[in-house]
Amino acid sequence: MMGWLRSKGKTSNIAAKQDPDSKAQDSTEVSIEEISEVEAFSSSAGSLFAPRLFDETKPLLTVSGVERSFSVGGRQLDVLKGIDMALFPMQLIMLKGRSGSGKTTLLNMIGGLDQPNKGEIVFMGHPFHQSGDDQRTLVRRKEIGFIFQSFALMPLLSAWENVELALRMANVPRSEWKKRTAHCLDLVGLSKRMHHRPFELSGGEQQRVAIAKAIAHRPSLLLADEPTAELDSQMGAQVMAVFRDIIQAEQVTICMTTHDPTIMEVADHVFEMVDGKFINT
Ligand SMILES: Nc1ncnc2c1ncn2[C@@H]1O[C@H](COP(=O)(O)OP(=O)(O)OP(=O)(O)O)[C@@H](O)[C@H]1O
Repeated sequence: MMGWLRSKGKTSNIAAKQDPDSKAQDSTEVSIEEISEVEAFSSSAGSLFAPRLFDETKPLLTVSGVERSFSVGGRQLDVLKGIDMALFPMQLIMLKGRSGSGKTTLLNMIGGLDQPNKGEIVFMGHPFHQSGDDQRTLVRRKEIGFIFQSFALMPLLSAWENVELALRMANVPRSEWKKRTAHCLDLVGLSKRMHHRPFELSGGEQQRVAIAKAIAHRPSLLLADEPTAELDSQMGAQVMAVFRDIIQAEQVTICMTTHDPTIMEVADHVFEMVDGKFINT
C-alpha cells in the first residue's frame, strides 16, 4: 500500500472516485480517516467469511409500484412507469432492454442512489423509498457492491492494493485485510496477477479485479451496470463464470444489466424492460 493512502489529510476524493454515492465528497478534500469516522459501520472480526443465515424463500429486495420521472427542459419525462420485482438470495438477475428503457435508473434505485417518486423499495428490511441519504449510504456501504462497465479501478494501484483500498474504505480492521484481499483475488482467479496494475492487465482481468474490489466488504447484493459491455465474448463469459462462482462462495445476490443475449442464458431470471415497464414478469 502506498504511503499517501495512510496519511491523514493527504487523501482527496478517492471515495468519490471509487464510490458512486459520495456526492458530498466530490468537491471537498476529505481524508480516509475522516470518511471512516463519519460513515463507519461495524465489520466485526470473522463476519467477512462467516456463512450467512437467511431464508432463501424470502426476498432480499422488493420493488413495488415504482415510478420515476425527471424534469427535462420544463417537461416531465416518465422513465419508470410502475415496476414490481423481487430479488431472492443467491440469484443472478438480469435486466435487459433497449438503450433508454430505464435499466440504469432502476439499478440506481435498487442501490439506494436515487429514490422513486412513487412506490416502495425495501432492501433487507430497510425502506429505501422513505430513508434519508445518510441512512441509505450506511446500508449501501455495508451491504451493496457496485461494478461498472468501465471497471473504475485506481490506475496507479496494483490489483492487491485496489482490493485492499476497498477494505480500508469500508472500515474493515487492518488485521483482516491480508486474508480477505487474498481470498477475493483468488475467487476471481487473479492470485497470480495480484501485483499487476490495471494497465498491465487485460480488460477481462481488470473487470475481475473490480469484482474482487466490489465484494471485498462482503456485501449481500452486487449491482453491475453492463459489466461485460467492453469485453469480447470470451472475457465476458469468464466474468459470468466468476459471477456464478461468487454467488455460491459469498452467498451474494447479483443484479446486472446487459444487452448481450448469450450472457442472459446464465441468468436465473431475466426482466425485460420496455419503455419503463417490465413485459415478461
Ligand atoms: N437524472 C436524469 N435526468 C434526466 N433524464 C434522465 C436522468 N437519468 C436518466 N434519464 C433519462 O431516462 C431515460 C432512461 O435512462 P437509463 O439510463 O435508465 O436507460 P438505460 O436503459 O440504462 O439505457 P442504456 O442501456 O443506454 O444505459 C433516458 O431517456 C435518460 O435520458
